[in-house]
Amino acid sequence: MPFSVAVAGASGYAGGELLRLLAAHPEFEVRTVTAFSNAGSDLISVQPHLRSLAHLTLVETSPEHLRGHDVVFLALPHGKSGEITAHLGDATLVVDCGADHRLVSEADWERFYGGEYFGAWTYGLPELVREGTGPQREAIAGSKRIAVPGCNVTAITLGLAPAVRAGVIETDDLVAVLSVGTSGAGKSLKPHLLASEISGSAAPYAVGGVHRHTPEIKQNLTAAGGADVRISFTPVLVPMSRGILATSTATLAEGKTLADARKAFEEAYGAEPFVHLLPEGEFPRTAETVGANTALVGIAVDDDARRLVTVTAIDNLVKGTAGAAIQSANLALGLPETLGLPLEGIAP
Ligand SMILES: NC(=O)C1=CN([C@@H]2O[C@H](COP(=O)(O)OP(=O)(O)OC[C@H]3O[C@@H](n4cnc5c(N)ncnc54)[C@H](OP(=O)(O)O)[C@@H]3O)[C@@H](O)[C@H]2O)C=CC1
Ligand SMILES: CC(=O)N[C@@H](CCC(=O)OP(=O)(O)O)C(=O)O
Repeated sequence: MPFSVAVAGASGYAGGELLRLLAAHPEFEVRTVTAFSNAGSDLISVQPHLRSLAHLTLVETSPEHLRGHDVVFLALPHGKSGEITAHLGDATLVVDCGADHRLVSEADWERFYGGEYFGAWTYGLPELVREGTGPQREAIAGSKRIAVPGCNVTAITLGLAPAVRAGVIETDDLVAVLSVGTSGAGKSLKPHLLASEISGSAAPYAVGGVHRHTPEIKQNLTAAGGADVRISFTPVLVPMSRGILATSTATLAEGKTLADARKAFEEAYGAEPFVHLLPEGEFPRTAETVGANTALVGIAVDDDARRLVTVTAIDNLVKGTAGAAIQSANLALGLPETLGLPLEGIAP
């Protein structure tokens, strides 16, 4: 018997990508899809690319509709997941794609999000290397409550954590600049995302340390062993629908070389199914990850600047959200971690 699944926020981008992947997953059967303004509509009228789920109708996002499933995926605006989970039973696996349960510090939540703090859940980045313990997947196995990372956070964390854990870089002057695709901003109408505003233009946002992902990045790199982690992070919206390209740089620790850095990344990712270190001198393009649950990492050393430079590409909707959610659900339920998740992208 497949696990019975509900997806809340099924009319949005993250919800739509969850459904695309779940439709091809052999152990999950989507029984319930919920929405807000689109409740009452046929799913196919809102997500016309999901033909095999055409029999489903979007219902209101309420505890009554979400209760009683084996697995509930939440792809709701920030603040909405916390409200609803209290009404779901402990037996249900709940995987939240929003931010409500990512931060362990209530003070950080207050500063960057505000509103009621709902507490941290098991963090859904299986490949996160942690100081003194195994990767985060060990914490996910058997968990009933999982918080999926922010997509920018995933790209930066995967590009820096192995070097932090191995002591290859200093952690008090990290810099990350990201090119990010428009789907990260969700499906609702926003004037700055109109085609005539964004086509042919690159636009920075949340400049100057104010992006709400900043404390989450620090949280991860501290877990990886970083002391006094400081990071200047600047996202730049670029005209592509999917993808994140994170260029992260850090001062090399005294005496460390590119060979030390490569060894750290090889040790961290050599056995990972979805995170791949590229050969020396090669760097990823976002196009190579579109539709796939992969993260591609290329690294170099800038000898003049004495800085490690890492470039990480992901599809924000797959490894950055829906793929990570399903990968974590697989682990939590004791299924093979890679089940139903594509390694192959779409090209061109
Ligand atoms: N897009 C991305 O790359 C990523 C998104 N996420 C997270 O996933 C979550 C969903 O994001 P995304 O899919 O992009 O957003 P969208 O705006 O595309 O979708 C939002 C979904 O939430 C529903 N919704 C809107 N308002 C409410 C409300 N007041 N109460 C309940 N439901 C509501 C919408 O329903 P309706 O359409 O019917 O109004 C829709 O189904 C967010 O928390 C986001 O941070 C995480 C990582 C990456
Ligand atoms: C282009 C764009 O706006 N991207 C979003 C990505 C948000 C995201 O996906 O993460 P959350 O789940 O934390 O919202 C941003 O940078 O805020």
